[in-house]
Amino acid sequence: MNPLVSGVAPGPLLGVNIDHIATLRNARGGSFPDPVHAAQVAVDGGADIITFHLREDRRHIRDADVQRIKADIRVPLNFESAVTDEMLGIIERIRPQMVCLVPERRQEITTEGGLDVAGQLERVRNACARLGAIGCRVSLFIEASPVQIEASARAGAPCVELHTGAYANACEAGDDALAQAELRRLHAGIEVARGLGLQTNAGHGLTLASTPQIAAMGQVSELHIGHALVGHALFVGMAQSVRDFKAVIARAAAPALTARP
Ligand SMILES: CC(=O)[C@@H](O)[C@H](O)COP(=O)(O)O
Ligand SMILES: NCC(=O)COP(=O)(O)O
Repeated sequence: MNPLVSGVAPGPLLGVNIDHIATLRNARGGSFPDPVHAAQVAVDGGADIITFHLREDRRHIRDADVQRIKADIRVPLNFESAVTDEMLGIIERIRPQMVCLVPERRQEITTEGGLDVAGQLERVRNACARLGAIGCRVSLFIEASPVQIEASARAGAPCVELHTGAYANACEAGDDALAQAELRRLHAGIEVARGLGLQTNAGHGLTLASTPQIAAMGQVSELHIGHALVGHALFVGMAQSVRDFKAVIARAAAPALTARP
């Protein structure tokens, strides 16, 4: 049974981001591979949540995908979007269980930094109120910065998703010292969030190799992983890729779980 239903999770839940199935589908302008079918296979493989980022430029996930995901997928949906009236209007029509508000810049290759909540507090607060009013659990995709975490609490968000991109990139580059420094920064952010009563999730750039140290932190509730999981799926299949990520998460989280009072 899905731990979101049973309430019993062996460590962080896994949100599978299906954006890059749509990247491959859009490469030829056709309908294959179908991101919604991939989402179902991911759920069959054990995905706890399906995450997708409807970008303003629709470079991967498209509006029709969102409609079909909502109709066909039976696990909680985590709708990632920019803080714009267009996107909030779409979310109000789709009514996903979860929304993650992220920064967007057309020129970016991928999400670069975290959302600047402190610099636009009223705008984010209004978005949180609008989404909370329709029952969405709102998370804010931010850097592990005390200023941004405290602003997220002031904005009324119950949850933050800490951007793990700098840590993941350091792992990719084999820079252990930087990776450890980023882990310390993330851990400090988790402590600040916990002190403010915020749920902490994490994501961006995580791979099979870099996921364990995030999963082992003990206070991370959800990991949202896409690019590397989809890449791994090209070689082992989507269901097995999900099982592989779930296995490394459970293995890494076990000591923290047994250490809990
Ligand atoms: C917010 C986040 O980290 C993911 O949604 C990431 O943006 C994946 O999508 P892109 O590869 O389009 O950035
Ligand atoms: N919010 C992170 C996410 O959804 C997946 O990011 P990535 O693993 O595709 O970099």
